[in-house]
Amino acid sequence: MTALVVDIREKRYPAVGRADAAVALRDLRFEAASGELLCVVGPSGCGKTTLLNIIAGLDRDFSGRMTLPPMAKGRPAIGYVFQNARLLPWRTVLENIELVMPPSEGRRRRALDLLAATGLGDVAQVYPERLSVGMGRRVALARAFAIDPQLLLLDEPFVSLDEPTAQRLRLLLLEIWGRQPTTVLFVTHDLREAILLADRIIVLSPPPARVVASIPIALPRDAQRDAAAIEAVRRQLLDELGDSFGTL
Ligand SMILES: Nc1ncnc2c1ncn2[C@@H]1O[C@H](COP(=O)(O)OP(=O)(O)OP(=O)(O)O)[C@@H](O)[C@H]1O
Repeated sequence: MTALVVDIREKRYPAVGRADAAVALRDLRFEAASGELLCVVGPSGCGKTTLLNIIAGLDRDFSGRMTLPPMAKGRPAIGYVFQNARLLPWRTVLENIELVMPPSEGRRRRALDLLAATGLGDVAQVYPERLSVGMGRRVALARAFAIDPQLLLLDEPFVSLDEPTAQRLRLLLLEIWGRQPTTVLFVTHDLREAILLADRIIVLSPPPARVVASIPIALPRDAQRDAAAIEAVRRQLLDELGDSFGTL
């Protein structure tokens, strides 16, 4: 079943001050199937965040069409994990999670279960200022799954973390998603990260961004997605995509 249809004819940023008007996206079209983990990769500045903001409805100033999952009762259409965890500093970790959940008898239990699943059971009563950056991002992941969205958008959620922490969080994402499947759009400029996570990768061109490739990842999602297998797929993809994507 199709969960998302993106059909953007054009997204243009107007001229501001000395900056000229710029077309960020043009003729950018793709679909995501229900339950699919789709990674969106592209060079820095190509328009990935612009795309997510349009899908999230934060930016409506574009021409084209967007079809989102219909609202299911008690289940929001979209969750969004930003690069910055964006936790409320005056609320504890547990309160930050509970805040996004509709009131119910089981709310606290479910929030605590999610914190336990993300290895944060011990800091439930702690305020965000006491968390490391990696812990903050784990809370943001737990919070995103707490609302059980039909479509989860993640904008480079593990960027600028040290590699072991980023890898732990990628595996954590896969683990929670395995337990609580939802359609995921994961934006990254790291092709290795995309190959580890994705059912399918879509590759964006330099601006104005459009989809230049849609590549299913056939590796089984278990120990076989190890560094050597990922590197082999990455080299093959870069050969197919050509020199302009050498930095991915
Ligand atoms: N508010 C804005 N006003 C004008 N231009 C903008 C604005 N936001 C983004 N842009 C431009 O649109 C293009 C796409 O930006 P965007 O942030 O979506 O790219 P990105 O792929 O997410 O970048 P990065 O990989 O660096 O995070 C860039 O050229 C950027 O300069």
